[in-house]
Amino acid sequence: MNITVIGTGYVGLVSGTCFAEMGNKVTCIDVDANKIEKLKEGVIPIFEPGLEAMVKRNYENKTLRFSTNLSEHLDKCDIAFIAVGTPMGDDGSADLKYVLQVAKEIGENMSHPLIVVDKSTVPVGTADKVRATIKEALEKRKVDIAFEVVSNPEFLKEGDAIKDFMKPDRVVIGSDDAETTEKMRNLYAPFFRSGSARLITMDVRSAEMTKYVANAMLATKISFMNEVANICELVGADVNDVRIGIGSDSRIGYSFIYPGSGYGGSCFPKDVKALHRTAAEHGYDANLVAAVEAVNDKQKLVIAKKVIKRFGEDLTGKTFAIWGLSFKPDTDDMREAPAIYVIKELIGRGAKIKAYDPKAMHEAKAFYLKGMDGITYCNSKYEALIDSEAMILLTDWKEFRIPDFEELKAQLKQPMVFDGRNQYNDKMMRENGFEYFQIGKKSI
Ligand SMILES: NC(=O)C1=CN([C@@H]2O[C@H](COP(=O)(O)OP(=O)(O)OC[C@H]3O[C@@H](n4cnc5c(N)ncnc54)[C@H](O)[C@@H]3O)[C@@H](O)[C@H]2O)C=CC1
Ligand SMILES: O=C(O)[C@H]1O[C@H](OP(=O)(O)OP(=O)(O)OC[C@H]2O[C@@H](n3ccc(=O)[nH]c3=O)[C@H](O)[C@@H]2O)[C@H](O)[C@@H](O)[C@@H]1O
Repeated sequence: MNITVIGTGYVGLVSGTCFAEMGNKVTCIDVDANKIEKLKEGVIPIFEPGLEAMVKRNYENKTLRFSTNLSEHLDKCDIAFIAVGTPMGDDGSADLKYVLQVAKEIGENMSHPLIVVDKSTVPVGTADKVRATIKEALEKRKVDIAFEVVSNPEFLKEGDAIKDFMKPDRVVIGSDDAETTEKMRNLYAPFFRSGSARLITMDVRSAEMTKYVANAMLATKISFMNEVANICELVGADVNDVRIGIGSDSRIGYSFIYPGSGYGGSCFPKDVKALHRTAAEHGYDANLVAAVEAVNDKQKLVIAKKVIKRFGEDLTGKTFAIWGLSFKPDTDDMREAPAIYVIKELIGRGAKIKAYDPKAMHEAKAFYLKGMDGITYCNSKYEALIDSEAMILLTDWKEFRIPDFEELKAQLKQPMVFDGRNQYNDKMMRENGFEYFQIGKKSI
């Protein structure tokens, strides 16, 4: 099939590349000319394991192309995917300006019948708006061209994006037209050959809702466990044992119940807010959804509070080593990363920070902690420890899992670790002579 993907970010680039990998002819479009030029030179704007090689292979095979010119490529395609951002608006709702701009451009440029697929995460009712926008543009041109609007939300995770796309747990297709559903089924059929995944079809509104509910459910599991962790600490229980104790019940399961420094990223925070906002627009106060967000906001600072409790309110003259800046491992994405909040809190109290992250330091310098005084970026995790009071772990990168404890002791002013992702355990830290603070268990 000939496919155009509009928006070449995490989702657009990964989806486009994976569709190309299955033999489709794909053009990825973006308004960011610099990004498109770099992609043509083989420079991938994001860090995503496995993506670079796949992009290169398909670009060389000419199954994958990059362009800023939508009109030129719309002419040749059967399916156009919208994969632009839907950032959080001022009132917490999803801002649809990029999606509707693309819809307008599609209406202004399409020349033959088209399936328009919304892959961006959008609130219920957006497909209707996309349909109306395309129709309006066609009417202005005084042409009548048939088109269908499909909702096909994306469930990939950053860091696992290729695996998630190539071997999905499920693909959700929301369409009100049987023939269109069939075409979408054919497009995804190669991803289902192992038989483990499911292609689920439903109406458009239910598909739009499914995406928000999936993210809100996962965020709820995390906030629930973080709340449990804070209670465990007060009552003298160990949340790590409690996690295993409840996860073994197959009705609960082990995934997404790891306590830590709260969830970040580009999606959970904005999607939880947007679901709350959608409910409010329909006169419903979604208390549980609001609580998920409130618990997460507090959780991001739990580890900073432990540092303050140990060292006092005024941290002037103290330096702390931060291991991990990205919102989770295997990505350079720092959107809503707990590290931003912890670092600002500590620096606000006079501390200095020595930070190390395997991939996200350029993001921190360029955007999220840009121009902030008091941070030194280090070339290695051990360099960050030099003259620091303690190490604070905020992202569970694999390279942090089994550190050289002798090196930690040699470089830190005292053997002390604040573990914001519960990567270590009391026994391990006691044996190595560390003062150890974690989430959801009294410190040793
Ligand atoms: N990042 C993720 O892991 C996931 C994101 N999503 C959803 O997918 C959507 C896209 O997210 P990301 O890929 O992370 O966004 P992103 O911000 O990485 O990429 C969006 C791209 O769209 C481009 N763009 C904006 N307006 C355009 C236009 N008129 N024409 C062409 N290109 C345009 C931007 O220049 C940018 O490159 C969002 O709704 C997000 O919630 C869904 C699942 C996973
Ligand atoms: O809509 C999206 O954009 C995506 O959002 C999440 O993916 P992502 O944000 O990439 O990352 P996750 O692996 O879900 O982690 C999100 C956050 O939760 C935290 N987390 C995760 C799991 C856990 O048990 N505990 C926990 O604190 C992580 O550290 C991270 O900060 C979903 O997992 C994807 O299915 C979805 O497509």
